[in-house]
Amino acid sequence: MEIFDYEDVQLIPNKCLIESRSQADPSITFGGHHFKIPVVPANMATVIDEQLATWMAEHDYFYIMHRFEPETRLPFVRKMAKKHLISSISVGVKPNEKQFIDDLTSEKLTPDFITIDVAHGHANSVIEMIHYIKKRLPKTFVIAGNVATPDAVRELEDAGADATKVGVGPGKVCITKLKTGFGTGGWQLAAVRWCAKAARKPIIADGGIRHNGDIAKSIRFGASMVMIGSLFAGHRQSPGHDIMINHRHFKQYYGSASENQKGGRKNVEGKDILVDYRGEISDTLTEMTEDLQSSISYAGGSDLMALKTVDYVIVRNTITNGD
Ligand SMILES: NC(=O)C1=CN([C@@H]2O[C@H](COP(=O)(O)OP(=O)(O)OC[C@H]3O[C@@H](n4cnc5c(N)ncnc54)[C@H](OP(=O)(O)O)[C@@H]3O)[C@@H](O)[C@H]2O)C=CC1
Ligand SMILES: Nc1nc2c(ncn2[C@@H]2O[C@H](COP(=O)(O)O)[C@@H](O)[C@H]2O)c(=O)[nH]1
Repeated sequence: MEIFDYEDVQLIPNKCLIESRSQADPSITFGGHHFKIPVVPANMATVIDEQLATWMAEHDYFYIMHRFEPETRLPFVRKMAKKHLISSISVGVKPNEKQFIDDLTSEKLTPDFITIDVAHGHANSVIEMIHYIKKRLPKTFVIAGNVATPDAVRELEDAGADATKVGVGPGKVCITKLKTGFGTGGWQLAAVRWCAKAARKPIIADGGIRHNGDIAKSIRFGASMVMIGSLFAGHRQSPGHDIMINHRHFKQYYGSASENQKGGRKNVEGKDILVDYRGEISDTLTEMTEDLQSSISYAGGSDLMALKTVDYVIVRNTITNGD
């Protein structure tokens, strides 16, 4: 297998077929729903909250709510159903999560998307959870992760997952590689390609995106959707604390397995950082849309499909986490 990461790859332009970048269509159908771009903010407490999730649903962007305020999930799904907005939530694999699925079922609430969100997704606990959800909520689109190998993708797909999420350790606030020696940190894009070749259902590339162009690269190497944390954590709407240092504005961004999120030091695999304040999230989403339209034009097409077959070169750079 060839090993490379986002910073090692450049896509090669084809002749342009459109007259303006505005003619390029970066939208995607995922899980039976249509979204403006193939991008989803990470389901982390400093990246998404209910207010932002609602805004994203209202504006046809995909979102996944995090699972770290478990008691708010049922009322959230209820509220979104009442507003006829897409509901997309996360669960873990501990026993109380099965009770939560039962609570949804007994209220006849069917979330559009449920993401099983654990660090090591290639596990029987995840397979059991997929079975549990699919039996009770067969219409819900189930995303399972996170994984790093084709074997894991196939096993979760066989268990009934509708999509799998690829990326163990490439994240900006991730210390899994340092603490355990494992993961896809430094070769995340190659891992996406490796997994996508084996996949029969959509793949979400998760972690390691540092520039908007990395979204196009993810699509080129087989992702249908791209999950991003650090590039979304710095907005006015981001739930992390605002912090001023020497008149410079930052937002707090911490890992879901950080001491801060866990409230303790057991099995910590994430850290707490500050990211630059970036203003309105709508401006960033617009910029991502325009950059993707430009990528499509360089690919010589008019929609995301054009990106999937473009040629590329590998320009060897250092193996880091994309930093
Ligand atoms: N994408 C990534 O690279 C990573 C993401 N994370 C994020 O951090 C959050 C917390 O994750 P996680 O710790 O899984 O969640 P939980 O603490 O909810 O753990 C889920 C369950 O899986 C078990 N578990 C977790 N890791 C392992 C492992 N390596 N081997 C065996 N069992 C395991 C836990 O038991 P026990 O705790 O007793 O082991 C627990 O029962 C999630 O949001 C996850 O996405 C964390 C690390 C890496
Ligand atoms: N190893 C860890 N990975 C984590 C943790 N919290 C979140 N994550 C993963 O990172 C991505 C976001 O990556 P980014 O490069 O875009 O910032 C997120 O979706 C998770 O998969 C953690 O504590 N440890």
